[in-house]
Amino acid sequence: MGSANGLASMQGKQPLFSFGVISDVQYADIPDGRSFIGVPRYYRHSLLILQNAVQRWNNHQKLKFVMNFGDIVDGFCPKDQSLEAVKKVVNEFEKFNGPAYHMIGNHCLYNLPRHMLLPLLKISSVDGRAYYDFSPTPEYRFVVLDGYDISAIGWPHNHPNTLEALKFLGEKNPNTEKNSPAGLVGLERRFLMFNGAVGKEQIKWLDAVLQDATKLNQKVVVCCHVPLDPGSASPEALLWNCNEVMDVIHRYNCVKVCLAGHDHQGGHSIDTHGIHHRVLEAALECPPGTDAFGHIDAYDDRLSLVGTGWMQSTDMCFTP
Ligand SMILES: Nc1ccn([C@@H]2O[C@H](COP(=O)(O)OP(=O)(O)OC[C@H](O)CO)[C@@H](O)[C@H]2O)c(=O)n1
Repeated sequence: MGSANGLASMQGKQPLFSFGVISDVQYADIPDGRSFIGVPRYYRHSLLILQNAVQRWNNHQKLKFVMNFGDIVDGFCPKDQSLEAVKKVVNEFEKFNGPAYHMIGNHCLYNLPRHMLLPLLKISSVDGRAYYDFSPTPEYRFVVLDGYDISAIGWPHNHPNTLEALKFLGEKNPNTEKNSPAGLVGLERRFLMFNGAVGKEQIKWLDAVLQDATKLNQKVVVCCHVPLDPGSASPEALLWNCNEVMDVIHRYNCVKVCLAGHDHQGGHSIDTHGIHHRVLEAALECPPGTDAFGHIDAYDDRLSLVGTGWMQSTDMCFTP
């Protein structure tokens, strides 16, 4: 269980700003079930967790924004209920007294195509791409990556990104069922249909944002539904081209923390360049009466995650 007593709060220093976090709500108005590997999933209860989170975030009174790490509605949601279910979850986020930033996950895309999903999540996009950045204070920049840019889900069947993803999966995963990692070894096990990649244009954009952030002396927090570091998540949960994305990130010193969802049990690692990777515990798999959400206090030299329930508190210290 998480503790509210992070190192930073014990030292009594005021954060530069704070923000709320939650991941993998995967709401559906269906009875409880299990994941493919048998972990219990509480599809209705997860909405109650979000409601608790919003209440706690509002009571805190000093949160500048909240971040949803994707998968707001589960793939088992009956498809004639997808739109209403997405609206219902978005409506809960809108009860927060401030902006909510969303990112897309595989389960979002099982429910709605991008052209319907992105306006509901208020992700402005001219061509269906879902990556963006924002700067909550002059010292910090948040980069939200679209981990399903190259993906076999969410784009129209004949879209170049779908075709590129299918070709890639065909080359990397010999199984007929492309969600199955059978026979794949080690990090190859990430080549599954429920993952995706950051495309070439997005890589160029990321490079330009990091260059600009470096010029402005900003600390960068990279957010993506799909984890980027093998130390923080199981191989089956990683972004297809996590190594390519990390190569770009490692060219700069500005990225301090990468945050993700998708791998429901959560995780934390510090990579070879001292960057923290924190994968957030899923709301969906919290048994009734328990929670998983939190808020992060941002300081000059650390992010301090104050977790509630199954979300572990984590101090992520770095060189300013
Ligand atoms: N070995 C597997 C695992 C999953 N599937 C099928 O793939 C779809 C998505 O799986 P799901 O567990 O629901 O995906 P999440 O995004 O909730 O979780 C991601 C993982 O935790 C990352 O490790 C679903 O249709 C499964 O049945 C599969 O066929 N084979």
